[in-house]
Amino acid sequence: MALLYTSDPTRGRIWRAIFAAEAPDVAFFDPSQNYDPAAIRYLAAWAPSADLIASLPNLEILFSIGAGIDQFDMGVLPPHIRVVRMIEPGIAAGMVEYATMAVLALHRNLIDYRAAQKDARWAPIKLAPAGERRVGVMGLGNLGQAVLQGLKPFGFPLSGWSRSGGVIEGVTCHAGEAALPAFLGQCDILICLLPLTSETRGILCRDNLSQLPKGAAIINVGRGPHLVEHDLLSLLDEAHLSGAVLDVTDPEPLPADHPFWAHPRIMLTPHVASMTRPDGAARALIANIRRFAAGQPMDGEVARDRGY
Ligand SMILES: O=C(O)C(=O)CO
Repeated sequence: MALLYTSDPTRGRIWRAIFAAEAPDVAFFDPSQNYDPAAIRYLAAWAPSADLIASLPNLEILFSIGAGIDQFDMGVLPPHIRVVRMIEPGIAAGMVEYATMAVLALHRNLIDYRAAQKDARWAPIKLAPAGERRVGVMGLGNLGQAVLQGLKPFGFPLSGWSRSGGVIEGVTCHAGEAALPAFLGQCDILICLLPLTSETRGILCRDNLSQLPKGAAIINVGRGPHLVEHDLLSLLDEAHLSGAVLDVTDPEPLPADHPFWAHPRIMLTPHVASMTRPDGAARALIANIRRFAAGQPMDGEVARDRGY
């Protein structure tokens, strides 16, 4: 039983040490070593090439080293290979930190104060209580739920939306396309944490964003292609939206001449909201290998036809 790990070598050393200590029965290889391709049953990778996949005749599971799996080319992955996204506590902790920071920055008018500081302008804005700032999360998976839990102590009225909905204590949950307008109509701050699929690509478009209340702001921590850039720019320029915090763009890195860089109402970060932590990831992967061996469902297994 062998695993091939093809990501960052420095982090790979931590993975290797954890596998040696906690799963010595799983041989751990990286591409710098000689390995028998026929022995590899598990591949842990970010975006494996078609050639690599084709070289592993007995591959059973492709584990993403990140939360997303949209970077995989499903077309080159034989249908019997199972796909698992990474669910580990470090990714969720990072996302909670970032989303909380972004919500608070928008709630406390940081975009305006940044501009005022540039002009040496002392311009206080009346404080809105958190109880009057409605925050909604699109995507109620592991990360969406963690972000909602993290926001609870501030007292924002919270809501969530996803294809299939959910029940989260203290959160008004909406399910499916028909419920989207009602959900959007009551989000002063909208956070996108959806997986990127053919159904969610472009979901942050004029039709949907214009249903947010006037003056609302958005946070995109999903994927760049969720957002229709031109629609965001025009809704900001028309003052229907008051701001955007974007951690993801399309493409990445964002070209230096892209209008997002200089837009006064956009705050940009370079896809750093959260990052897989190697110790948590190695342990999450070992736990999934054990579940798989015991015939149990794996945590984060993707329904390949659904794309998440
Ligand atoms: O984990 C992911 O999918 C990422 O976006 C990495 O930052």
